[in-house]
Amino acid sequence: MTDAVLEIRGLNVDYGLGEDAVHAIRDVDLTLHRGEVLGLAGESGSGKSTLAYGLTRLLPPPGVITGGEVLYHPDGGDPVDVLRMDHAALRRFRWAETAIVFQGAMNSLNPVHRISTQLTDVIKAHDPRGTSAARLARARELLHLVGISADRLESYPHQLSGGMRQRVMIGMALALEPKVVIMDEPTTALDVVVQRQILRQLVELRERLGFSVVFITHDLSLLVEFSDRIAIMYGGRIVEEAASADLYRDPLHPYSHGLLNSFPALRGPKRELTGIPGSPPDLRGMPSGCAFHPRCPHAMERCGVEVPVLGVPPDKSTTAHVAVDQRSPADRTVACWLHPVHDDGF
Ligand SMILES: Nc1ncnc2c1ncn2[C@@H]1O[C@H](COP(=O)(O)OP(=O)(O)OP(=O)(O)O)[C@@H](O)[C@H]1O
Repeated sequence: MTDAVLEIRGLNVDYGLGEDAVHAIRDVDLTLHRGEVLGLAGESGSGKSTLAYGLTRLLPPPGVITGGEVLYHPDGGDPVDVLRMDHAALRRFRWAETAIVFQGAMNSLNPVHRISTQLTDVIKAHDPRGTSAARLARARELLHLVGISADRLESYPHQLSGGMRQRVMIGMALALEPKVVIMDEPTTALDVVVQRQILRQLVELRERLGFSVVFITHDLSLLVEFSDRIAIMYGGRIVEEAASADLYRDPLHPYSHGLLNSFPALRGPKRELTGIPGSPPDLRGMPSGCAFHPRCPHAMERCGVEVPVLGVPPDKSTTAHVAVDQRSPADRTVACWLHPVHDDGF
């Protein structure tokens, strides 16, 4: 697709080496389109954070990328594979092109420095030529962007609420006008009302500033509300991907269905909360076939034998082309034997 900003192709990530390795990410294909909010959901341990760390090459050891590519499409430039960038290019990519807000980020502000210092340090690290007055003006502007009044610039982190600290982190992430913002459970530690305020503001900023967002959470109801598209992960694989409204209205994978029924929705028709029986798979002893089959109410014999291919079911395609790099954001994909797909060779 020409409007892709990030294309993950065949990504595989292991923890550990050799026989002891566990496969945390398996053959993940995922496209982030320009200007969209892509939500990534799945229970704890499904591989969401590993995917985020992997695609930015920030995997802590013993994490190893064992295959695949992550193509970044700069504005007007040729795509570059993040996994093959040299150190200098990677450093620039990480802040200037992509910014990341990780779990518990609000606790990573330095307690002994004022907010102004922490914001201007980020700006200075990437543009040492600017004046300190210009940097301070930019810091003020960033706080304003995330809804904090400029008189908080001289505060220390402990003088701000959790929600404000998280907003500061988001402001810091936006400091260099990145094209892609990755957020891993950025608001989980906050109460529901503050979470929603922050996310609403982020979506509004995305429209104004034109960046794309990968938003990771286990709370699917949040994603339904704030994302354009949603990818569902299970046991290190993407098992379904669809526009939020389609996924909410008509989840195809029984796991997506179970996840949707595990969280109360704020809007729309009420669903009965049933949850999903059983627990997520242990990566050291993954079930054969579809990893979800032991918990699946619709499991058939085939499900315990063959891994279903992720693809566009024939009745859900908007185009004749369903190959991975020709899909439209409106296409939906699923990996489930209830919805067999034509193997398109990708
Ligand atoms: N350092 C590590 N060594 C071995 N296995 C790991 C390591 N870090 C993560 N894993 C395993 O990789 C799998 C994916 O973990 P990951 O943190 O990416 O999942 P997640 O979906 O982000 O979960 P959460 O929502 O709890 O953060 C898990 O099964 C986890 O046990």
